[in-house]
Amino acid sequence: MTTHQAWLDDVRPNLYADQLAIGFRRLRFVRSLEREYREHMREDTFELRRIALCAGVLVWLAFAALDFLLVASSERWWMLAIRLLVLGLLLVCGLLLLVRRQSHLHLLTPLSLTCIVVPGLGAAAVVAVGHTVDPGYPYEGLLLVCMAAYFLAGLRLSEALASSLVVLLGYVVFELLAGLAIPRLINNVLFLLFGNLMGLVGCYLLEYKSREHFLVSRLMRVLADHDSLTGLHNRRSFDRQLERLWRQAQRENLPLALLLCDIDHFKAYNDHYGHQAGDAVLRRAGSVFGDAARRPLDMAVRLGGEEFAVLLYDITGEQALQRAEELRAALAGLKIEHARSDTADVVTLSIGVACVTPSEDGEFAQLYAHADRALYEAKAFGRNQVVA
Ligand SMILES: Nc1nc2c(ncn2[C@@H]2O[C@H](COP(=O)(O)OP(=O)(O)OP(=O)(O)O)[C@@H](O)[C@H]2O)c(=O)[nH]1
Repeated sequence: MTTHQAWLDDVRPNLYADQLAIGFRRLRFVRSLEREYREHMREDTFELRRIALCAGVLVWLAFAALDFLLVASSERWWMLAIRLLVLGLLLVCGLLLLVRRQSHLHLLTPLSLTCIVVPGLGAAAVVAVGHTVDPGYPYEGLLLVCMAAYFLAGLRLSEALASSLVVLLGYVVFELLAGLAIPRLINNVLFLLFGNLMGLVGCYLLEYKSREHFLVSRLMRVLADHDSLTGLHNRRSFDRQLERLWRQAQRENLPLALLLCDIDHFKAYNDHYGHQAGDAVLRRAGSVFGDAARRPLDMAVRLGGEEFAVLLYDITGEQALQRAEELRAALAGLKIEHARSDTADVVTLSIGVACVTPSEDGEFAQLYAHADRALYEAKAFGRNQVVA
């Protein structure tokens, strides 16, 4: 880790920060992150691939027209036939790409590879046929295909390299079959190899930066949405999730529960044991809350200070009360001594519970207000209890 990355220690352990710290020179992340990155890139490069394909078809047509100017003999009909075959395949791939469907997303990489390899081999065959008539027929168009593989097709470096090598190999085979003079073939292959080398370096740097950007932006999102002391979601993240879940509950006609929790006599705890000991209590409480929100749509939040919340989706009022009671018992069960509490000799929790199935015209603020009133009552009735 370089010195300018030392800040990463402050946010570890974290999947993104860990990967940034250990590096990714071979352009590969740990398995779960790698999957996430590839999914992200599929989405991110979708538009680029479509535009590149349209541009590629136009360039292909332009070169087909050029063949008629460059080659006067009957071989040009062979060249046209190859170009039409490739064009047909490109159009089929284009149709699949233009109709953007979720089901097509997994086809994106195979389609992109096809859109490189097929025109690449097609161009190699056209060039070889052209060389049977005129050894000076331009072969540099093959380089364009390889550049498209490195920079336009949304491929990763390994995929771009593999497809370019297939094209290069196909070119050598076609030229040998067509009988191009060996010194000329060596010259052409060397030119294409050096061109590929440049593409390789550029593509490596691009993918490296893209991966770095992915990790940093995901890390920033995690930091912006989480509380640094407990690792739980923060209020901003909670507000967003509450609104989203409220709408989902409205659509699906399912109940949503909010448990508003407040540690009792926390000021007295801080005053007696010190702020750092208070922080340690908040961290331990945080892991208890985290354990209470295990299902994908549930969420545990530190709202601020010693206030926490647990949002539970698709749960009955009775179940929500039971979960709140378990939560209260779990915190008390930590048996954190609290000599200055008027309620118990350990740190305790008051919880206000609200559970509603949102009506069509209901507002999510109702859920919060209800839970807040219940929490107020839990405090007023003597703390260390659950009120619904
Ligand atoms: N250690 C620590 N204390 C914090 C943090 N954030 C807020 N606090 C303290 O939490 C205390 C909250 O005090 P109050 O709002 O009076 O609540 P309380 O003492 O728990 O009283 P009740 O809620 O009525 O039982 C304050 O002393 C804050 O300074 C934090 O991040 N770390």
